[in-house]
Amino acid sequence: MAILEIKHVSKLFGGLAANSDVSFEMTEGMIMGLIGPNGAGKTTLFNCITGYYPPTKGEVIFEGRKMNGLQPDAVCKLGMARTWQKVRPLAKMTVVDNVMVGALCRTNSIKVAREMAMEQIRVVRLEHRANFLAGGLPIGERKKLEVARVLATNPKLLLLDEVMGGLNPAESEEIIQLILDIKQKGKITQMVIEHDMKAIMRISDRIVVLNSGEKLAEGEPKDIVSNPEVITAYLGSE
Ligand SMILES: Nc1ncnc2c1ncn2[C@@H]1O[C@H](COP(=O)(O)OP(=O)(O)OP(=O)(O)O)[C@@H](O)[C@H]1O
Repeated sequence: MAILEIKHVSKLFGGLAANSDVSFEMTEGMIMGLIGPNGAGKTTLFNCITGYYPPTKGEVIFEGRKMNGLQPDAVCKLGMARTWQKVRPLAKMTVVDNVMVGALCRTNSIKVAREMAMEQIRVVRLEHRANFLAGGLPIGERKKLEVARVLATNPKLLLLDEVMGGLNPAESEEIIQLILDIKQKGKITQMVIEHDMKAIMRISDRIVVLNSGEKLAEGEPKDIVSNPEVITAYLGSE
């Protein structure tokens, strides 16, 4: 069974179609890459999937259940969690307290939330920063904190919005390994927006390409890189 079905999703902002009749499915455990030029509609689609915007048309179906109209907190409780392109941790709180905010979606116990948070802080390898103020972290560690925070919500589907943006090659490699480790554990399905083509080719089982709000192509990475329409719309414009 598909864990996520996107059925003819459109999102209009006035006269602008940020998403236009987008459809695809994701199976459990896979990594779906979502690519496209700037302004193609990738983040808007994340927003429609996770309840930040209601789609103007179409349906988002998660584990067989229609999600349209549910608020982000309800969507999160059902098992979807997303990161934000612009990372904004709670700057005056420590790293562990930031991650606990995610864990508190699953438990009312501060003690349990702290344990859950520390577990995810270890997964992203930020133990040495656990008691630092989040506002003082460099960008690479902020991105890891963002991932720990969403992992602490215990998601079934993780949506990562440019988690490698602004990172140096070594930091990007750490995030790639983290995404692949999450996949290997087999419990979490992932959708990843990323501009780094080499990274997206390495991690994705399948890729959806958006262009001007529409789905331009979908397929395995090797087919996407050799698709002439994709090369013209996206790779050619690099
Ligand atoms: N809240 C909004 N109100 C009006 N227009 C919006 C809104 N959010 C996004 N848009 C527009 O919708 C289009 C798609 O934007 P979106 O951020 O989804 O693209 P993207 O593919 O994520 O781009 P990028 O790679 O630059 O992050 C753009 O033209 C953008 O200006």
